[in-house]
Amino acid sequence: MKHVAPLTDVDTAADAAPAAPQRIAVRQATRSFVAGRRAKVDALGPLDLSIGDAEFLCVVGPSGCGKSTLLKIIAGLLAPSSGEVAIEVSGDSRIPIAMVFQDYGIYPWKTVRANVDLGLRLSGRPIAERREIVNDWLGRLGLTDFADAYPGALSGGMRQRVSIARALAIDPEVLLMDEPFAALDAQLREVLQDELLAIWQARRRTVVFVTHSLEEALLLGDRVVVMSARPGRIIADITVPFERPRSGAVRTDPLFAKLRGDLWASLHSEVVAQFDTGRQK
Ligand SMILES: Nc1ncnc2c1ncn2[C@@H]1O[C@H](COP(=O)(O)OP(=O)(O)OP(=O)(O)O)[C@@H](O)[C@H]1O
Repeated sequence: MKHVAPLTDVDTAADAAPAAPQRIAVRQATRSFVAGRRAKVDALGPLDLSIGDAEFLCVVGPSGCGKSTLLKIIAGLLAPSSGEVAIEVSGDSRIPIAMVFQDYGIYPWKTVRANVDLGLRLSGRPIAERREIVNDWLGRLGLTDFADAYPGALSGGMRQRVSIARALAIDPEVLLMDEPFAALDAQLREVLQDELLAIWQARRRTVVFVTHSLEEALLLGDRVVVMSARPGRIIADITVPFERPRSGAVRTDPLFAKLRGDLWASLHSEVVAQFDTGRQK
């Protein structure tokens, strides 16, 4: 695995901080699928990855390299074909892990309010407390006026906000986010990136965030890992040197552009390789 070190002319908070205790350990994980009459597809690995407690890890990689597969394996929604995943959770909450899916994963027959309340209800909180938390998240994500609407009446971006609100409302110890902002327009995406930064800085949960946007990864992450073409492995791992609390202003820092260039240098050949593999099929 290539390690891309942060630039030496930057005094990084990450350099000074003691290593965080490990929260998630993925060891030699692989995953294969049999898709219809096609031969076996090796989607992932072998992949090793350690994620520290309260770390915000961003994962980038070419389309189809196994990012969602990795996230689902961490979430326990998919079993690895080989290898293992260990997650430390406190045992204090009934739902320690929440996931925001690419395709929203919300229930069309439930109102916005009921969707956001779902995890809270399952976690057994009293109704008055749930109502307060739901109202808070509806407000933060600009959904208050749509609380009683059904998802069918919402735009894609609004549905995704419902999905994000539902995951954040339960205040999980580990938050897994699969391209949560991909369907949003550029302006709303920036607003929600800034909101997520503020939320994370206030609560410091462990986050694994998959994105195609290198800018988004550098803005949000403590670390960015780059995955290879399928079967996805980690080929680069960079520590993001921007201090916390961080704001959207880092987007204009010259170092931001430099790091984006470094990430793209790692990723470019993998995107081409993944594209060529797809073309040969
Ligand atoms: N349930 C499944 N059955 C068969 N093949 C699958 C299944 N899930 C994923 N795959 C295959 O595994 C590979 C990795 O898929 P995955 O969705 O994890 O990639 P990804 O990196 O998240 O892609 P994208 O960035 O386009 O969302 C792909 O070739 C995909 O077709």
